[in-house]
Amino acid sequence: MEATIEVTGLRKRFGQTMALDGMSFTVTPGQVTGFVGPNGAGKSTTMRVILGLDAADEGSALVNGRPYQSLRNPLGHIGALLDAAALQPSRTARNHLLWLAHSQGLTAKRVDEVIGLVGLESAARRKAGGYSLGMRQRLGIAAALLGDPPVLMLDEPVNGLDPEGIVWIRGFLRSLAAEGRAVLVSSHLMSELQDTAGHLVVVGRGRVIADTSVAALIAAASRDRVTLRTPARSEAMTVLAHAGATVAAADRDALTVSGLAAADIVALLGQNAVPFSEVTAHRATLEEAYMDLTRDAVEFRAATGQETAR
Ligand SMILES: Nc1ncnc2c1ncn2[C@@H]1O[C@H](COP(=O)(O)OP(=O)(O)OP(=O)(O)O)[C@@H](O)[C@H]1O
Repeated sequence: MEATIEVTGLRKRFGQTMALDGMSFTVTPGQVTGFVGPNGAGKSTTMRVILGLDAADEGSALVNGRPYQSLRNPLGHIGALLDAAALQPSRTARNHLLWLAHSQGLTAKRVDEVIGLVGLESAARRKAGGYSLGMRQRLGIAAALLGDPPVLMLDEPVNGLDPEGIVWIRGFLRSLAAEGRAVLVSSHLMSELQDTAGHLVVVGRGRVIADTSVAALIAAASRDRVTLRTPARSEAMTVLAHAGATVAAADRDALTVSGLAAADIVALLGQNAVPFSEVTAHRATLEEAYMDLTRDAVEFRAATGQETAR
């Protein structure tokens, strides 16, 4: 069976809060899957349930077809980075990794390999307590890679990194996926996953809102809107509406047209001698597509600071 994470119908309540409300998705090998949603959407809780750190009220979470607790050699199945701050500050990075490795029957040679993979050679014998956030993230990723697992899961690994760290982590995650691993990466910002994830599981209020490729999400959000710039707005409106398009004024010399492809608009305007200076098919950004999807799912509204009704 191919290495994956399979989450089915997870429900989890914390007091009044329904943290997970039927969460279901599968992470497939060979690509980075972005796990994206607003704060409080249930991403960390899902990851904790996958690792057996929280128990779900209902549903199942499987790693390579089995519950995490029943894996005999868990580090060899899945590597996870949930909280880069969770380390012993007085221990050197290398000793931290040695301690983890020995607990799982892994060698010091493997420790030095993963230190090299994440580029921490020169700092490995320094105390982890003095590490920057970026270095802690690298150390957390090194720990996740110790058992050379086919599945990796990282909770907000980009959070707080400087631009150089962000570029490094994006490239590194892509290279891990290119080796055939299943990589699940969470973020509350779509922009952090742009250029990294090929597939997206978009979540809000404890459930999946969209499970789609990046390309399909952008295509759906772009729909068929075309911007037309013309000095003859009313003639253009008449011609295009007559051809069945929906036309709305955008600004003084611009119209937004839907229902006709850009090429058809150009042809119609030409046939009817309507002058124009620009016809642009609209391509939504990933951020716009994400905002569209999650508009109703944000836990707190910036404008009012009130929690939205659940
Ligand atoms: N231990 C807990 N006790 C009480 N409520 C919790 C607990 N853990 C999570 N929650 C609540 O469950 C909901 C989901 O939280 P979770 O941390 O999984 O979301 P998230 O998508 O990871 O958000 P963020 O991006 O802020 O980390 C939130 O409303 C959160 O306040």
